[in-house]
Amino acid sequence: MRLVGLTGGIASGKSTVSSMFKHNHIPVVDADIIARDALKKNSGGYKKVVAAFGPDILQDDGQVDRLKLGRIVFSDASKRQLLNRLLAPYISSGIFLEIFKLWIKGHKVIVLDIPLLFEAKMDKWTKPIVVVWVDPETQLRRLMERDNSTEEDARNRINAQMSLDLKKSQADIVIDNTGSRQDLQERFSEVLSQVKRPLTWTEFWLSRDGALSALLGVIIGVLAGKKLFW
Ligand SMILES: CC(C)(COP(=O)(O)OP(=O)(O)OC[C@H]1O[C@@H](n2cnc3c(N)ncnc32)[C@H](O)[C@@H]1O)[C@@H](O)C(=O)NCCC(=O)NCCS
Ligand SMILES: Nc1ncnc2c1ncn2[C@@H]1O[C@H](COP(=O)(O)OP(=O)(O)OP(=O)(O)O)[C@@H](O)[C@H]1O
Repeated sequence: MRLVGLTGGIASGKSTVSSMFKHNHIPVVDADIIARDALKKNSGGYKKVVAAFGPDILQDDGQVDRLKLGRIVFSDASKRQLLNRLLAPYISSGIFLEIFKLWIKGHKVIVLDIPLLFEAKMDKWTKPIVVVWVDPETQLRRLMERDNSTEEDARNRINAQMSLDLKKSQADIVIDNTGSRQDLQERFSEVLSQVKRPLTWTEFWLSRDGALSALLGVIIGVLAGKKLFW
């Protein structure tokens, strides 16, 4: 099994690249969706976060007001670390469960779209690591446009993450998404062929089919050994 790490900065284009993988029938585990589930009303993560941040972060319907919580944590590093610490076990177990479900189905290449791949030290589980990079001005502009946010809010969110240039320096594959969508599509086609190259032996043994082949080999070996000795 090949676990491809897909990361980058906020609004650098990870979800756009994720959709391209999905269109090419490569499954994607989306950490943002898992993190959202971890904060749903009455879930384990919800209870811990409400206990730590207080009922002020709730909407009238009892759900977490994500905009409000976002304003708090993206302007205060210690509160952000607290939120990360409370949700991390739910997010990592959610990611593991999704990978397991895809492994059982026999998928050999799985993309993990994890914005905080490096920050959460999950990069050691993924190879290759694809970083979607954009220049800082484009990132700020796209973020403000997409979220309809103020420059201050957008800058706070960008500054809450490890620098995009540092992520770029630790990547196996860089997708520069500063250009047009057409440019991105062209670069993606090159990346897709790299990601889909044949599995290495290690990756094969880690896949469901590889594990089943190994198990079958052991069973045959044991049976053959018994026949030889009896
Ligand atoms: C603070 C929250 C409620 C804000 O919700 P909101 O709907 O406004 O944003 P959303 O969840 O869609 O995240 C948008 C982007 O923000 C960035 N981001 C999210 N959480 C963090 C964080 N803790 N630190 C740095 N960047 C973050 C990511 O690039 C993400 O793609 C939410 O982001 C959250 O619960 N964050 C903590 C969980 C987490 O770490 N998520 C990232 C998954 S690895
Ligand atoms: N090449 C491009 N040209 C123009 N707009 C783009 C391009 N790539 C992405 N966008 C737009 O930029 C915004 C950010 O992209 P996207 O949502 O994919 O980023 P992201 O990295 O997934 O963000 P987040 O970290 O918040 O999840 C979106 O509005 C998207 O439609």
